[in-house]
Amino acid sequence: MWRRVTLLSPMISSSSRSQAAFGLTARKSFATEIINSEERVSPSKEKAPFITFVLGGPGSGKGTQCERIVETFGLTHLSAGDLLRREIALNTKNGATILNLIKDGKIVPSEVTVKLLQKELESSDSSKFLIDGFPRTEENRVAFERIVRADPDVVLFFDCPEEEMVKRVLNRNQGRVDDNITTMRKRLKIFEALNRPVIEYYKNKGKLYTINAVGDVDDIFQQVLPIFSSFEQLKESRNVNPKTSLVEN
Ligand SMILES: Nc1ncnc2c1ncn2[C@@H]1O[C@H](COP(=O)(O)OP(=O)(O)OP(=O)(O)O)[C@@H](O)[C@H]1O
Ligand SMILES: Nc1ccn([C@@H]2O[C@H](COP(=O)(O)O)[C@@H](O)[C@H]2O)c(=O)n1
Repeated sequence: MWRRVTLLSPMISSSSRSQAAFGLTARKSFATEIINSEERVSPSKEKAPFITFVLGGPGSGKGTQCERIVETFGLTHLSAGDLLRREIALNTKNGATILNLIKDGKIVPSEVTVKLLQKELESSDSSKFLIDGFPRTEENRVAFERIVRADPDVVLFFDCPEEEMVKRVLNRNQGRVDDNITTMRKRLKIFEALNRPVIEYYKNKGKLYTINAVGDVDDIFQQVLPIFSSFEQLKESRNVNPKTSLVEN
């Protein structure tokens, strides 16, 4: 998995901040980066990872669209909610606290969620990630920047009216402890109060892509397709039918 590589360039790359977070040697200054010095670098982590954050209210269809994005562009899907539910299922030391917070529609302390994401990012061979349901708050966002030391390339926001989100969540039928009207109302309030500022932050950074999340799943995905198609890093893994030149799925 790991191999030794020779660094040929003395330049500090723009991706060095992210690389440091991904287990690579931190580069302290220009002077310390010497031509022909050797570092341990994972072949899949020579470049900064391509990161997409997927935002939207509860039931807006984030997970559903993430499945389509994964099928088409081969990104690795990390759902913050799923990672937290896995802690509950595994009965880890944080499991009981996480369960109580999720039942109440509250946000789990950022340090816990970010560390779970960091573990997945570091142990993955992938260099392209879809981080679903994160960051939920400004505190989440800042903690990710501090701990993982990476920024998203793309932020998707699935924009859906509340009544549609309520209808979808109440029909979801997956046995989730938070898919009930009482918790749903709390989740919607928290979304408006805490997630909106994050959406606004990425809008101001020019990274936000807002998707109208009402309608047919396929039609919604048609809005997503051109966003990812424009990124060079994703082109080689795109599932394109060679006969028709159309994206499959
Ligand atoms: N465009 C759509 N039209 C109707 N139903 C949809 C649509 N997209 C997803 N759904 C359904 O709505 C429910 C919620 O979708 P999904 O789980 O993808 O949302 P989510 O944003 O990931 O939710 P959460 O944040 O609560 O995990 C699911 O039952 C899903 O099948
Ligand atoms: N960044 C996050 C993400 C989720 N949570 C908690 O999990 C619940 C379910 O999340 P989904 O993304 O699967 O809807 C959510 O309501 C929060 O309680 C979190 O704390 N932080």
